[in-house]
Amino acid sequence: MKILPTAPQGLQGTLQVPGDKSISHRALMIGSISEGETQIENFLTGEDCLSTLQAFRDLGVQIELTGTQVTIHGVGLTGLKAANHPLDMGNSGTTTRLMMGLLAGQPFESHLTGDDSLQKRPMKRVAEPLSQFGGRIDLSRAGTLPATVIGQPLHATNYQLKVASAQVKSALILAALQADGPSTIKELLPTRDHTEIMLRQFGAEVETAADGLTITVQPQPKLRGQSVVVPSDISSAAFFLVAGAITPHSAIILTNVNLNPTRTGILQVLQKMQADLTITPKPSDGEPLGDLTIKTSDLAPIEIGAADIPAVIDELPLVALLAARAQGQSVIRGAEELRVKETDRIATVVSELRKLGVTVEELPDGMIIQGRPAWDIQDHQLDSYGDHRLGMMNAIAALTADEQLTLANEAAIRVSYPTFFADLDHLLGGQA
Ligand SMILES: O=C(O)C1=C[C@@H](OP(=O)(O)O)[C@@H](O)[C@H](O)C1
Ligand SMILES: C=C(OP(=O)(O)O)C(=O)O
Repeated sequence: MKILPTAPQGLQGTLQVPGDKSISHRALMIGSISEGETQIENFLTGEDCLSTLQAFRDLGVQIELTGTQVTIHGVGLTGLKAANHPLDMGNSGTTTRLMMGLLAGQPFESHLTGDDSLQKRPMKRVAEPLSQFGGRIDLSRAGTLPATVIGQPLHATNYQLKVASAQVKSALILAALQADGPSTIKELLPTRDHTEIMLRQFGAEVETAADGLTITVQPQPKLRGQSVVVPSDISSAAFFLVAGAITPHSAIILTNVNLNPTRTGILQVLQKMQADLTITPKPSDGEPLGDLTIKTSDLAPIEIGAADIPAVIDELPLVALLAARAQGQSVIRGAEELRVKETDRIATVVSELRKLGVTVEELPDGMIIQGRPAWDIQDHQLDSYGDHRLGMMNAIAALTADEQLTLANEAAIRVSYPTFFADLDHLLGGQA
């Protein structure tokens, strides 16, 4: 259990948060199936990315990790070797689903397992479309891990996604790379496109049509190892953007943050809520990036719906926290995907906000939140429930408490942000 710090004098300073989780996973995967060496700088050493790293070592890829620098000795699209034990996906949905797509076309069998939370998450959403490519994935009766991926020759397919999910899309792209002709994958709504961007950098032909939804993948590319600099993770920066906005006397600069438009929903939310936010784009020849300045803000309420969700999916707990400190009623709808994350993030966010005295109504696909100027603590023990993003949301909420709050199951934060409390301390500048 962790005693959470408060910030009576606000948060100040400049911070570069760690590398992006989604991009770190993809750099490991695409580097491993490329020929020659790939160098990754500013790699995220969160537990999720370490699960991906270990899985590729288990599949016979030599990978060195020193600090946040990774060297991969790529084995090419046909060089992976069967592991002699089940691959442990840990807590990581991204690792599991993307690897299912990649392993579906490999000439061997793989067994995938994960922690208790991951074993509850839906995997049919990947297994079903992969079967259209000729893939074979056996899941538990509930459609979850443990899974057996029985590698098969894959066929070119045109597939319309049934869920707005970058993980499912990316799994199908990785399968399509191994198919016997060009495939087309059509999304419901645009989702993060890091897989497409990185595959192009490594030499694959992956085209996104003008509609922003239709992706054509040419098979059997010769991927060439590259040098990748991972930008800072906007999903991690978001905790301090929200902290800066809701904590009195704050002014924070977050540098080199990834500003890929499929990820910047939290910036639009902050702008719509009239937060004091300045976005300064920086030149970049890869993923867009920039610096973000946030200051203590008077927040207006917000309403967001289904079309807004993909670009802010992992920040929705923070949107709820912003709403809890805005002047008036906010509504989040169309966010039923939250129910199948590390926890049911609608239920867990509602539970934690109620401990702070917030009036919040739970909806099947979101919540209605009544903003308030200060917390009215009902329960001093907050809980991550084993969900990294819930743990960090609670730590940010506690900054403005005038009583001491604690956090149970704080270790979950290491999944995506191992240095979170050290970075928070830096911005607290020695306050208790
Ligand atoms: O592709 C990715 O890296 C991710 C996609 C999202 O999941 P879904 O594809 O399930 O929406 C997101 O919630 C997750 O944290 C990372
Ligand atoms: C949902 C998340 O990750 P994953 O699906 O990879 O477990 C997340 O990081 O919030």
